[in-house]
Amino acid sequence: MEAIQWKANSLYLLDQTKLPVEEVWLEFSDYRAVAGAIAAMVVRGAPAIGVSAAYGYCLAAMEYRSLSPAAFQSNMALAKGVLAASRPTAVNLFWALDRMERCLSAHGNSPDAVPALIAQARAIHAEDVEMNHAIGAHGAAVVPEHARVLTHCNAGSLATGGYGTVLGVIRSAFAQGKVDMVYADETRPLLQGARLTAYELVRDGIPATLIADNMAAFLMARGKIDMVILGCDRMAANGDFANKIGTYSVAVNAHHHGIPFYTALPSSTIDLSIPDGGGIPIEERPGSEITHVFGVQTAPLEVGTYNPAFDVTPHTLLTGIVTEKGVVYPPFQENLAKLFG
Ligand SMILES: CSC[C@H]1O[C@H](OP(=O)(O)O)[C@H](O)[C@@H]1O
Repeated sequence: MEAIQWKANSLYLLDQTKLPVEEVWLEFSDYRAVAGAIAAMVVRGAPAIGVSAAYGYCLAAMEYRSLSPAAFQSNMALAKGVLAASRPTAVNLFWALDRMERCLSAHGNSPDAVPALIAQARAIHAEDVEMNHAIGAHGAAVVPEHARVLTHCNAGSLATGGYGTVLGVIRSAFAQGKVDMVYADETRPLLQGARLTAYELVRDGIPATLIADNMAAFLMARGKIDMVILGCDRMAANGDFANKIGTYSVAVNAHHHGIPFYTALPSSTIDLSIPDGGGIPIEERPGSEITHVFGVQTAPLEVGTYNPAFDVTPHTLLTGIVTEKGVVYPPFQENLAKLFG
């Protein structure tokens, strides 16, 4: 399964707001529309956002290639800003755009750099898939036999360039016969778990049970969960990390019940420039996502709302960090610096 395709110099995105009911592919030839698609979560998930923005940067270069070198360069800087403003938390967005900008600079900031930029974006896409398979292999090693795994939100093929981080681990462990059940939190308010993770697991024939977010602790209390593994949108230098809202609650409950708690992420999600989780920008989204469920009103419009898209989990609640270079254990700051510094 894939959510992103580059074909005939256009970007195609699977519209994830329509899943699981409809599989609708949208074509993009304007980088502004790509930024809008990221903001509207047509495409979402930290690595997928980075890959999409890289292709959006190519669309900008194609739009501006007939300008003078000076005008081309200034408009490309503006385009990078438009793409970077789409969502604030996933560091992959900025990591990918910086790589694209360095590629352009390495080619003299010239309008002739379009083919090189497309090659760079394709490389970012392919590298992400390779990293996910490596994450899957390293992560499968920490999955116990007959594992009953809890996950939150979606960190699968739909959140990445393909194969997935968390679902990459689950796919690899399932292929080794080690997964008996995956419990997927529906993940309010936008239901990425119900709509996307359940969709991916069912398509792959991996046993899945969908639960409401408020049921996870009771499953843990009844001894039904052997490990938790979930995604990451930005990890600070000390291992504190931002992930979908609700992650912190899952972490606290897992800690209380002595259940191993992992996050899985590629190195493009690690931000060593931020010392701890306090420095991670947390996106706040419209209150209508709380007062409505996909257009159906479920609360009075006059009520106040609070809708952070992510929360921050302290590294002290982590058992390990599954990366493409291996599983990182405490002391996280020291070991992350050794592997990624
Ligand atoms: C592999 S990153 C997946 C990560 O991104 C999700 O957030 P969103 O759906 O808002 O982009 C969620 O935090 C997942 O864990």
